This record gives sequence, C-alpha cells and structure tokens, in this order.
Amino acid sequence: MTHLYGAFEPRGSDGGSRVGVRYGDRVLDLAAALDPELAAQVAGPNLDHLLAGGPAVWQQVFDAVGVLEPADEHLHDLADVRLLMPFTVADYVDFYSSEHHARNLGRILRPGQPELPPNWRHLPVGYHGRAGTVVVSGTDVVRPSGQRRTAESEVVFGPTTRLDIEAEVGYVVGVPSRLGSPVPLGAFADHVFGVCLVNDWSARDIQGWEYQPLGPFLGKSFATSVAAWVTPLAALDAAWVAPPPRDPQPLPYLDDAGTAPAGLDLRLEVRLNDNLVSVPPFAQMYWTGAQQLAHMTVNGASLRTGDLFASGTVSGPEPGERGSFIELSWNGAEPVELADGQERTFLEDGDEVVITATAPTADGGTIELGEVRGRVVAGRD
Ligand SMILES: O=C(O)/C=C/C(=O)CC(=O)CC(=O)O
Ligand SMILES: [Ca+2]
Ligand SMILES: [Mg+2]
Repeated sequence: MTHLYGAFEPRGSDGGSRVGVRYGDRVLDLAAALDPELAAQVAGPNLDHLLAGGPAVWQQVFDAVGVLEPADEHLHDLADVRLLMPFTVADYVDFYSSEHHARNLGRILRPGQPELPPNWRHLPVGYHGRAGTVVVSGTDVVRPSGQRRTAESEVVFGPTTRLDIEAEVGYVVGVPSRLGSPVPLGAFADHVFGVCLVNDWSARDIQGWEYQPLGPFLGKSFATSVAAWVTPLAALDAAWVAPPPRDPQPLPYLDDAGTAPAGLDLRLEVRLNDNLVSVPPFAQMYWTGAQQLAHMTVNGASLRTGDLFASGTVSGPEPGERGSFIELSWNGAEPVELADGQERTFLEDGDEVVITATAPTADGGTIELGEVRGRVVAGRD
C-alpha cells in the first residue's frame, strides 16, 4: 500500500469513476474496501468529497488505509483502469518561489537588470492560471500556436518553437475559507490536504512577447499537467525541513521563524524520453507552501475546495538541478545531451516528459509521489 489517492474508472465498465488508493501496480477501490461510515467520506467520482471533509476525516481515512487488508475483488490492475483527474480544480495559482529559478530567468530574459525583481524577497510572487486547462497525467499536450516576435522584431503567428516544461509541486486545498478572512501561516494544515506533482508547460516565445506588464497568459494557459495521485500531508510527516534562511526578515504575516519547519524535502527527477535530465531539490524553495497560502489570502481572498496552488519551478543551485529547459539549455545556447546522441534545447513533437519525486520516511526509507507524464503532439492546423 502507498498513500497515493486518485480517481479511476475500470476500463470497459459502466460502473463510473471512484476514489482509488495505489497498491503497487494495482489500485484499490477505496469506498468498496472501507466500512460504510468511512466509505461515505470517500464517496463520489473523485477526491472532492474527501477534500471537503477536513483534517479529522483525512486522518481517519489515512489511518484506516494504513491497516486495510484489501480483498482481491477490490483491487484492479493499473493496466485495466483509466486514471482520471483526482479532483475538480477550483482556482489555480502558480508561484515563483525558487530563488535559483527566478535568478536564472532574470539573467536569461532580462540581462542588465537585477536578477531578482525588488519585491521578490518580500513576498511570494505568483499569478492566477487557468483552472479549466489543468489536465491529468498521461494527457497529450498539443503544441500551442500564438503570437511571437522574431529576432528581426517581426510579429508572427504560428506553433510555438520554444515549448518548455516547469517541474513543480502543487498543493491541493480541501477546506474552504471565508471571504474576508486571511489564512494565517499556522492554519496551513487545516486547509491543505496534500501535494501532487505539476508540469506547468510553457511556450517561451509566446510568453516572452505577451507577458509585460500583466504576466503569463496564453504562453502557459494551454495546459498544465498534474499527477493522477495526490499524496496527503499525513504521509509526509518525516519530510518537513527548515527552508533556507530569509533576508530580509519577512513581514509578520509571512514570518515563519519559530514555527515548525515548513519546507518539504522532496527530491524531483525530470526525464525526457527516458533520459534523466534534472534532479530539482524542493527543500531549497525560498518560500514555503504555508507562506504562499498566507500570502494568497492575506487580502481576504477566500479558498474553495479544489483550489490548486503550485510552488513555481523547482530549480537548485547546480546546472543538473534546473526544472525547465530554458534553464537547462540556457535559452537554447547549450543543448541538453540525451543518451542516444540526440540533443534538445526545447521540446519536439513526440517528446515525453515524466516528473517523479520521492520523500523521506521516518524509518530512513523513501516513498514515491505519483508521477506526472505528458507527451507533446503536433498542433492542429
Ligand atoms: O521570469 C519570468 O519572466 C518568467 C518566469 C516563469 O515563466 C516562471 C513561472 O511560471 C513561475 C514559476 O514556475 O516559477
Ligand atoms: Ca510555473
Ligand atoms: Mg501551465
């Protein structure tokens, strides 16, 4: 058993979608396996009902899953099911909280200017994304078309020539909050159910032309992939680590000095066509999920069940720890070598990207988060 929760539908059945827990290469029909009272908490086609249940219910289900001895009849081979979106995405926010990523992008896109914008160390910079185009792992990603400006300053339209990934970790909100009531740092675990891996696909040429002054728009809204599996915070007890030191000290609503460690020691791996191209370290993120949540609601903006907020691209200090190809290839100047003698700057049609991650456990082992996988297919004419 692993504590990975998702939604699945047995192939060729008309029984519909339901909540599943991952057992190796099988998936357990959770509602069928739990006693009726707890089963009611995981009712429905996906995790939405469980998410709304709140921390006491989450813990009850987690504990029950931990001691289940499921009957074979409730287990389905992964090969015989279709994995679906694990929850209904309400709002989607994406942050920019890796200092290494932000500095790299500053150097690449804004040479001659300070690497970090002046606000960066004072608040977790973010933008609102497009919830309706968040897709489950395994969904093909159609190469988007859009406007871009050529090196000769001509404005043209066509398929992106600089399609990229962003390896990220997403937080899944379960418990809503009231409009007008900020969620303080200490209330993070009252609202957030768990995490899932995210690939924030990005068309760098579209993005570079459109993004000033209001930020990313069509260059990122064509698709964002999430893992089919959500890992509850309860499974990450041994993964909390102190985030890097902050300078300057954040304003009080963001100041986590003296709180329990709020960084997460997740180790990501990014593969392109089965080549390991990067190992981004999530423990080094400057701003934590709790700070992102506090910032996102400090103006009184409310949360809804199913809100997804992503960390921002995870990049570490080393070249092999960068979570995007614009960084790995340094804007195309240094192609990434693949094992078969091929190289890549940005993605080609047919390329498949898989992001995986592990987290430490109390006994010195690791658990795996659910992967996020996506293949690029040619744009439609
Ligand atoms: O620095 C920029 O202009 C652009 C940055 C990004 O595209 C990154 C973004 O989406 C936020 C992140 O993933 O960190
Ligand atoms: Ca992003
Ligand atoms: Mg996106």
